Amino acid sequence: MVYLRTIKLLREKFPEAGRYPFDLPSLRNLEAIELDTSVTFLVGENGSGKSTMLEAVAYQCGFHTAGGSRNNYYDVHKSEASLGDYIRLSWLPKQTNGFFLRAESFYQFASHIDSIGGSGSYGGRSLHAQSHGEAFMSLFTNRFNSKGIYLLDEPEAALSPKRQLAFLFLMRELVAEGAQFVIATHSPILMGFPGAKIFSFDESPVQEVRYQETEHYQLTRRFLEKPAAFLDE
Ligand SMILES: Nc1ncnc2c1ncn2[C@@H]1O[C@H](COP(=O)(O)OP(=O)(O)OP(=O)(O)O)[C@@H](O)[C@H]1O
Repeated sequence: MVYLRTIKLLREKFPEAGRYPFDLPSLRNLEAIELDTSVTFLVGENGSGKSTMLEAVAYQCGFHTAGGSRNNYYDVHKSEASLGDYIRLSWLPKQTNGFFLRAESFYQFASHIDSIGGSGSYGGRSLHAQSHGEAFMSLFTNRFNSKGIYLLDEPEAALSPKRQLAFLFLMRELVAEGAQFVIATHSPILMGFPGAKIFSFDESPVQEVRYQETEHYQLTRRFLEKPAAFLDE
């Protein structure tokens, strides 16, 4: 299901001076990103602006910008969502249920859940008592439900290849039940989700790219076919 349909940049509000985030090449001349599939991936080199965009969307969704949902008010320094006031989201229908996962501040999120005695909603065990990957999977299986918008920043960070595949199965179930995902990723496994749309932040402005055309796919494939030859090249 698609709830969030357009991320429009309010270019007329951009300040004149070329500074972060307005000077990111991926945002130059970008008018909007159109989302018309249940799963959308944001891909591109480190520093290309994926997190900046996802954080701005989370901010406009009203989610805690350090990770969480609308109901998570915890005392971790919120990220400033530098692009947050410079985008507009178009919804049809509007969806307020959902979650923003930030791999980098997941530890603080887990502490917050412990402090409010909320681990019952996460498989009954403190997220801290689970490995990083197990805690991620607990979050996905227990906390994500069908109707919602899920913004995930590098969810593969803690997941083995097998768990990444398990996550794809879970995502397929959730999508069938009406979930929407927008995911920033470097994982050639995750971005292979059938039917997903992929936007490359390596282009200026951001552009849609086919899975097989992504650098992630091509490099991984060439490497896996002949690791030694690849390194000798
Ligand atoms: N608060 C900030 N002030 C100034 N520059 C910033 C700030 N936050 C990020 N940047 C810079 O903006 C660029 C884009 O950062 P961003 O985190 O959006 O990239 P990314 O595509 O998500 O990268 P990665 O794949 O490494 O997570 C980077 O070069 C980063 O150093």
